[in-house]
Amino acid sequence: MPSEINNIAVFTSGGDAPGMNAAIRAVVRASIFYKKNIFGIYRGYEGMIDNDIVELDARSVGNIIQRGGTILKSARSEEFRTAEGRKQAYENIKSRGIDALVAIGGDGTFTGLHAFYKEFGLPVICVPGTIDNDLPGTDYTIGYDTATNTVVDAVDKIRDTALSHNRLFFIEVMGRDSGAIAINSGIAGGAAAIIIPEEEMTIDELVAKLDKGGESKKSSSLVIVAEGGKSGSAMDIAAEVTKRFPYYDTKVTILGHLQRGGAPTYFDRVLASKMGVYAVEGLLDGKTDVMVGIKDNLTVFNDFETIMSNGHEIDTDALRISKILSI
Ligand SMILES: Nc1ncnc2c1ncn2[C@@H]1O[C@H](COP(=O)(O)OP(=O)(O)OP(=O)(O)O)[C@@H](O)[C@H]1O
Ligand SMILES: O=P(O)(O)OC[C@H]1O[C@](O)(CO)[C@@H](O)[C@@H]1O
Ligand SMILES: [Mg+2]
Repeated sequence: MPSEINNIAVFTSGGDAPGMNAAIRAVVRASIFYKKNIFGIYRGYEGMIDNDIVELDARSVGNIIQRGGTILKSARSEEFRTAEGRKQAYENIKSRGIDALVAIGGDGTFTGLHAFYKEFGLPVICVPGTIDNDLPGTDYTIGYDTATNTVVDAVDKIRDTALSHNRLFFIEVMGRDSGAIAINSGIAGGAAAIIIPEEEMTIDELVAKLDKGGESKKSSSLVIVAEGGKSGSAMDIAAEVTKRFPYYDTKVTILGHLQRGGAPTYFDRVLASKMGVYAVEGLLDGKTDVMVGIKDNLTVFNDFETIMSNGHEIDTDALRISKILSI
């Protein structure tokens, strides 16, 4: 029988994602609903190591459900990767009487929390908050829907100018190791080709595809390139295409961090609200070292080892559809 949990702490870590605030709100309010004390740790593992921790109440999270970013701030912490850093973090957590942690972040955050759990045995639970949608065990991660909608909006605008000038645009989107944003914004934005980290496309293959479009009177084309692809960045690919196929008038747009900002969509707000409540309920139900997920509309708790050993999957059917439709 796990010992009773009375003091829960929540933090956000890794790249911020729209909807993290809605998740914080849900964790805080669910904790209070179940009559637990709730703390916020600032700047993820950095704040855990620096003892940057405050007690929260229901009003601390008022008026944030609609806001992008994270009120708790986020960080990537090199120190937490070391055993000494994690020990310091544990000392601070213990001195505050905190007896359970809710992490909102991505795969790296969960890897760190798993190490922390194995070392100190404190109950921990993970809420998937990352625009990358690269976590098995859930159909969607918090922030992915908003980020993809932001990309589609940008792609639509670029299409207007591409069409006016008969140009070939390379649009680079985020997703260090994940093609999820690229694939679905590519379908929604009507891209001529999509280049993702998980599948190689040579310059020759790309140009053969674009030439085919040209033969059938396509006057402009948009290519979505996920950062971290095997053929290089959008800049590298555009430079290579221009060098070898000068008849293309190429331009590059790197969407960058604008994809991480902005108000979360209704979808991300609801997803975050559900996951935040499920995380607290899971903890109070004795679950630990697991990630909450929603798969086929069902709440699931997957243990961390299973999540990480599966690696992330790409939506091969979406990729197939994009190829059929981009002729
Ligand atoms: N192997 C590890 N051991 C200990 N801590 C880790 C480990 N991997 C990651 N972390 C911690 O988790 C933090 C966040 O990880 P990372 O930067 O990979 O982002 P993430 O959680 O995957 O989110 P996103 O991919 O959306 O940016 C790291 O800065 C580090 O402090
Ligand atoms: O904001 P940073 O630290 O440069 O990280 C950028 C990375 O974070 C993410 O936005 C989320 O993991 C990736 O898609 C991107 O590669
Ligand atoms: Mg990650």
